[in-house]
Amino acid sequence: MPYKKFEEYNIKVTEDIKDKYHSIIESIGEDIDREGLLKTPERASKAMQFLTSGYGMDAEEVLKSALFNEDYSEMVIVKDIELYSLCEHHILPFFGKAHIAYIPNGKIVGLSKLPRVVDIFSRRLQVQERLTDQIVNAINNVLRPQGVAVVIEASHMCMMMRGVQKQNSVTTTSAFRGTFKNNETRNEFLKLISAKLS
Ligand SMILES: Nc1nc2c(ncn2[C@@H]2O[C@H](COP(=O)(O)OP(=O)(O)OP(=O)(O)O)[C@@H](O)[C@H]2O)c(=O)[nH]1
Ligand SMILES: [Zn+2]
Repeated sequence: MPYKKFEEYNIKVTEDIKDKYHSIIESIGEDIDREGLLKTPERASKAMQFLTSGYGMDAEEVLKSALFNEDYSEMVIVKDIELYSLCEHHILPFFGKAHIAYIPNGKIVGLSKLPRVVDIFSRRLQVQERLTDQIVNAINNVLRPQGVAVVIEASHMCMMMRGVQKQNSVTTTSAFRGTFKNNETRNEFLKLISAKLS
């Protein structure tokens, strides 16, 4: 999803968020008329709309737009998909990697659509657990594969910059459907995502 130009944002929403950032900047004791801050409410409004642009998008429609009939029935893995989301408790970023695998059942999906699904659900106010489930469910609903798995590893700014201030903790969440509930398949997936190609 490319960046929108300012004119492409809904004018009323942009103005509304801009006014609120204006108030926030004043409330923290900054000088809103200082040169460096003059356009900040507008920039922040656009940034916030981009970071939450997933609400306006339908992940299942995106997956349906690139489905192909194919007999391949081995594991397909797209790993190390970078991910940036906002925690719904503090509206601070959490970021990391998503790893997705599925075993087709007559249909494969265009590979780029998997990272697109990650973006659609990431660009919302989220918790990592729900994000993981939403990705796995969308793929499961549309592809009806033999199995699908999603693992997300992420660092949460709300635990790094504030709060407990732990810089190195990584949260891992996972969701498995179908044949990935079987130990052997799940272990193969986990082994492949942790393997380094050299
Ligand atoms: N389960 C889950 N918790 C999250 C996620 N992102 C942030 N949190 C947590 O949400 C919790 C909110 O707890 P509160 O006690 O209401 O908030 P707080 O007082 O700011 O808590 P501290 O961060 O401990 O200072 C915190 O423990 C955060 O670490 C997430 O994706 N999943
Ligand atoms: Zn948080």
